Amino acid sequence: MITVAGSGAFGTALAISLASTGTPVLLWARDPEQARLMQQSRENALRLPGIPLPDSLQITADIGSIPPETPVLVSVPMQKLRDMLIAHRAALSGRTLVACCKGVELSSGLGPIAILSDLVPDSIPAILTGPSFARDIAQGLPTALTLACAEAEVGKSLQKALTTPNLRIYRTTDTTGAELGGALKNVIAIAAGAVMGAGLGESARAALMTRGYAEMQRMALALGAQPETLAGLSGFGDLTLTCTSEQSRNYRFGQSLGRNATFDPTITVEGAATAHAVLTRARTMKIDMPITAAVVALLDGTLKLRQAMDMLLSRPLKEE
Ligand SMILES: NC(=O)C1=CN([C@@H]2O[C@H](COP(=O)(O)OP(=O)(O)OC[C@H]3O[C@@H](n4cnc5c(N)ncnc54)[C@H](O)[C@@H]3O)[C@@H](O)[C@H]2O)C=CC1
Ligand SMILES: O=C(CO)COP(=O)(O)O
Repeated sequence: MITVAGSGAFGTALAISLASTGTPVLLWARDPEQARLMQQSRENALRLPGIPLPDSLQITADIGSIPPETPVLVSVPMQKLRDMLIAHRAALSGRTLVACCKGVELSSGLGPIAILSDLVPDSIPAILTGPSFARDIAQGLPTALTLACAEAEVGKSLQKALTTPNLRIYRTTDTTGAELGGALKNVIAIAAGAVMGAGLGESARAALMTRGYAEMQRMALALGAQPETLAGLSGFGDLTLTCTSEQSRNYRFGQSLGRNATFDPTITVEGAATAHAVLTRARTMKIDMPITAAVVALLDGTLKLRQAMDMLLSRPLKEE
């Protein structure tokens, strides 16, 4: 039995994919009414309308019903992870917990692995990340993800348990690289969306993605990540997907900034809070992150897009 805790788009998609092979999967939703509706209609009409839930997928709003010692995929937005773990620590303790979120916590500057370790110290923390849209996974389209766990044997068994015919899992022990790749690419995706929204062109976006990748590497390597992880699915792979697709909420949010348009505040946009958290960390560590700084200035309204671009373009000339 595998449990997914959190019934948003990504949690539901993972649960559907895993259950599509006949594996028993339990999906926990915090809202009993949503759980009841999903169980009754056999669909998550809120987040993944039109995609049926396989028979071996059961829904519950009772987190206490998760069988002991089985792994749990924790799929809530980054800025909600702490509250969720505090509220349900007892039910989640003593097992492998796989974070399925991308970001850095604003209040602490920590990523999901550190938060899992702090709040549920008797768990084995892991992270599942990489280029994948929830709807693609739920529809059974081919997808590849990175599973990172510092305990190599646990990582191997998770890799086996989470692989399905359409979901290919690569593994690493570099949790720092995996979580930072997923977090930082969302900030660059906001910038890429803003450039495209403002009509600055695909050449500008390619430049931004490349320099954004350099910036991601500077921060991640300084924090101990391995360069191969950044060059893999969770870094370069996810950067490419998120900066080039309107399926991405971070990208669409960036487009709306570039167009000076409004954006639905209820939509999860991980890169916004993460940009602030990363910039604070970068300043403390004296790491140059001009694109992240430009995104923060855009978000705070201290610069308009054209001014942010001028700021990036007028930096001192240097070697690549
Ligand atoms: N949607 C996608 O295509 C993908 C999302 N992700 C990541 O997955 C994470 C979750 O994103 P989505 O599922 O898309 O978000 P979502 O906005 O679709 O759903 C968030 C879910 O979290 C639940 N939630 C919020 N606070 C909670 C709390 N305190 N306790 C319990 N549940 C709580 C909400 O009820 C909702 O069901 C994000 O970090 C995102 O970056 C990763 C890959 C793909
Ligand atoms: O992480 C994702 C793709 O890998 C999903 O991106 P968004 O959160 O921007 O929709």
